[in-house]
Amino acid sequence: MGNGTSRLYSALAKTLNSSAAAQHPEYLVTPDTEHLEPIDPKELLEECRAVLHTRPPRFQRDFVDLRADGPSSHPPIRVMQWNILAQALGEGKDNFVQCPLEALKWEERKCLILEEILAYQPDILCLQEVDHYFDTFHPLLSRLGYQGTFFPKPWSPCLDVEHNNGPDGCALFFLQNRFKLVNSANIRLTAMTLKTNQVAIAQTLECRASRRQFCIAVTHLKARTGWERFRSAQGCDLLQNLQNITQGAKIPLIICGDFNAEPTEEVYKHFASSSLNLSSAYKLLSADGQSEPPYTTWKIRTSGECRHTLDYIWYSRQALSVRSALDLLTEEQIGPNRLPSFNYPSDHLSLVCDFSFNEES
Ligand SMILES: NC(=O)C1=CN([C@@H]2O[C@H](COP(=O)(O)OP(=O)(O)OC[C@H]3O[C@@H](n4cnc5c(N)ncnc54)[C@H](OP(=O)(O)O)[C@@H]3O)[C@@H](O)[C@H]2O)C=CC1
Ligand SMILES: [Mg+2]
Repeated sequence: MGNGTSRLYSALAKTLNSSAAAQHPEYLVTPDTEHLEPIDPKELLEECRAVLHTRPPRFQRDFVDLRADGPSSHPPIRVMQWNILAQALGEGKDNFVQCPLEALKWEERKCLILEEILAYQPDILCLQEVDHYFDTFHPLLSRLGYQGTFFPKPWSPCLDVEHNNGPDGCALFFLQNRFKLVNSANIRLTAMTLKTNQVAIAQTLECRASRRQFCIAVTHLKARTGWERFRSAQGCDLLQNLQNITQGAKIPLIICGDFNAEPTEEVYKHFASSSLNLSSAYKLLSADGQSEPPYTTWKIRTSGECRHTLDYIWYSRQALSVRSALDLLTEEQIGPNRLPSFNYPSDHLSLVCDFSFNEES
């Protein structure tokens, strides 16, 4: 083992353990990570693979080329959307009856999550159900060059779980060498004027290469059946906020989220027909370009099999084009026990797209 590797072992080990974070509310303050030295992504990936050596290998997923035009003058913007599954919910609330608790052990599961992020190296990372921001993702991703923001749910269900690691929430990371932060808003969503337990983060970024600005948002809407109207109201509130932030759709927009809503739901229809002129990127993977994927989450609970399309990447269709999208896992890869599993860390699949700006008219 070379020097680089042992340095990284200490990088992974240096992340606080769960019980320490739960006893002290460190998650309420942003730690000072300025003094931490950068990590080489390749070395961290090797490190994660070493921790995971007893597990089955990662699934292979390919990018599908969706380009309609020629090469663009600037590198694409790679965006990853992912509900990573809160550790406290996975172990204490979700009831994934076909997933052994051993597969959910944080010290290994965090390496599976990091491996997925490092494999695709997104420029922007939009996460939901993050309950290890301050002890894991913020310190490690900062050292990989990302600037991060976390907005916890006001009454996170994680807090009901014994030995929890603090509240879960949305997190947004972007590569500092590619973008400059222009504006940032943490939004507590309302439904019919009432404050809710769901949140969003919206940031305006400027591309350092092209000097073009765009807005990126991440959200996680209310879960469960029976809450369709509530989700719809939360979606309307988010759209209203984004209208204001984008100055009435003047600034191009990308919205990533676990909407907890199938495409048949009202909230989906609000987004598809909004005056913000949004399209859903993953529809482009279908043969006719009009259908969402058959699933973005697939798990087995006590109530039975739950296979749903709930996660989306919306984008301003006039200003942006999807150059490629990462294909989903096949049913065969997911396997009979579904997700999460020993080789995939969440019940939701990551969605990854490469965007480029259209020529300005
Ligand atoms: N202390 C207080 O005063 C209050 C406490 N609370 C707590 O918050 C909780 C509700 O929070 P809220 O944010 O509205 O919750 P949601 O209904 O949005 O669900 C929270 C999480 O549960 C997961 N989930 C969805 N379906 C199921 C299922 N069938 N079984 C287990 N988990 C599921 C969701 O995952 P996914 O999105 O992946 O489907 C989601 O991350 C309450 O249960 C309570 O614990 C709430 C208000 C006040
Ligand atoms: Mg969940």
